Formats: sequence, C-alpha cells, structure tokens
Amino acid sequence: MDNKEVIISIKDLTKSFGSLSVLKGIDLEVYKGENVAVLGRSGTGKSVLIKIISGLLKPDSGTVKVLGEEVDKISNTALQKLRLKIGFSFQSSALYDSMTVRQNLEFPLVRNRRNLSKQDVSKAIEEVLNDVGLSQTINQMPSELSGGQRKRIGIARTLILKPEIMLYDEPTSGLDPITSIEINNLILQVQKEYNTTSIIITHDLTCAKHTADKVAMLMDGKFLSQGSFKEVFSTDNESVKTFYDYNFINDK
Ligand SMILES: Nc1ncnc2c1ncn2[C@@H]1O[C@H](COP(=O)(O)OP(=O)(O)OP(=O)(O)O)[C@@H](O)[C@H]1O
Repeated sequence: MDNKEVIISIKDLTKSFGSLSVLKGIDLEVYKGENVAVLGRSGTGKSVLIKIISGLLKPDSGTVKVLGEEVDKISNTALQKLRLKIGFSFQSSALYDSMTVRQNLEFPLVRNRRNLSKQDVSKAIEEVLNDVGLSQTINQMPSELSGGQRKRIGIARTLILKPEIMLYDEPTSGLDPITSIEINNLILQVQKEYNTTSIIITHDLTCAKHTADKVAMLMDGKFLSQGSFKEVFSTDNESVKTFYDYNFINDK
C-alpha cells in the first residue's frame, strides 16, 4: 500500500464473558484503503471483534482506535458521530420488509442528513442503486428480491451515507457460488470507488482470497497469523491447514 495511514488500530485487546475468554490479546492494524479479512471458525469471536470496533461492546483491556479515536473512551455524542463514518453490512441484510427498495435507501439518508433536498435524496438513491447494479429494483419490495440482490441493497443502504469504513459480516453466507463471486466483486468495486477501508468477517476462503489485501486468522482468541492469503495459508500449522482443508476453495 502506498498510503500507510492507520484507520483501525487494535492493541492487546481482550474480552471475556464471565468465565468464557473470547479475545485473548488481539493486535491488528488496518491501513487506509485496505480490505482485511478476519477468518475463523464459528464462535471464535469475529462478531465480538467488530462490535468492539464499532463501540457496541466494551473491551476488558487493550486499546481500540478507529479514525484516531479510542472508541471505548469517547463520549456518546462523539461515538454517534464516529458511527456515521462506519457502514455495516449485516449477515441478514437487515432490510425493512414493509418498505420498497427506494424507501429502504431513503430512510438512513433522511434520518442522518436532514439538510438534503428531495431532489438530492432521489439523486443519491439513483446513484447508489446504479453503483450496485440494481437500478431496476427501485420500486420493488425486499420479498421480491433474490438473496444476492438483498445483500446488494443492504450494502447500498450503507454506502448511501458514504462511510469511510465498511464492516462486512459474512457477506457471502447463504449465497450460491456465482452470486458469492458477484458480491466479492462488489466489495472490490466499493473499495475502489468509495475509497473505503474494510474489515470482512468470513469463513468463506474464496471470499477472503478474492477481496482481501490482508488476511488475519483468528483462533483460540488470538490472531494465529496475518499476511497475504498466500502467506497465511503457506504454513505447516496443522490448525490452519485443517481450516483450509475443511472450507471450500475455488481457485479460479
Ligand atoms: N453478549 C454476549 N454475552 C455472552 N457471550 C457472548 C456475547 N456475545 C458473544 N458471546 C460469545 O462469544 C463467543 C464468540 O461469539 P461471536 O459471535 O463473536 O462468534 P463468531 O466468530 O462471530 O461466530 P459466527 O461465525 O458463528 O458468527 C461465543 O461463544 C458467544 O456465545
């Protein structure tokens, strides 16, 4: 990366729930414009990690800085302001079923950018729909969309606020391989066109290989290794090899 500005910096982060120690000393630096995939088996603490990054959960110890701010130390007002710079793509897409695609996209915009005219709102909706390749769905209901289309609209709903950071939670889960590839391509397109810095939580190795500049492998509460996809998986570590072998890998 040419630009080495650190956007997310995590040092010696720990988090337990009662006697369950989930994160046991995590270090991670995410640079501006980088896509980082956090890989790991179910229940290893990937969601806990992004909840801490976005200030939804407090760490037990360690430091977590996002865009220069220590998320667990700032005021609620500052946290709310910071959150507007962070976009979430949820596993479930989190669309409102009773609203059309247009209304789903309008909602966050009207709520968070109160000074926009009706024309500005319409323009923003049309632009973002075009960016995710779904202009034709503007008047449809979420129930009329495919799983892949719902994911795209979920991403569009986040992008409409022009976030600096994107957090993708299992972006390809529940999708067939071809639709997954389309979502992977969209993640790359968003990185380029919206200049986002992203963390992609996944156990889909094809997704990590396709989208990530850096991969971090979470195991037993620690990052076992970090680096390019090739570096992380060119290893003799049995746990990493097993993880690789048990997750479908499409080398194309
Ligand atoms: N608020 C909470 N209270 C108690 N335990 C929690 C809480 N949140 C998460 N956990 C526990 O922390 C562990 C890690 O959960 P997490 O959701 O981060 O896993 P994950 O790696 O995202 O898994 P998956 O891929 O299945 O989503 C789990 O054992 C979970 O039960």
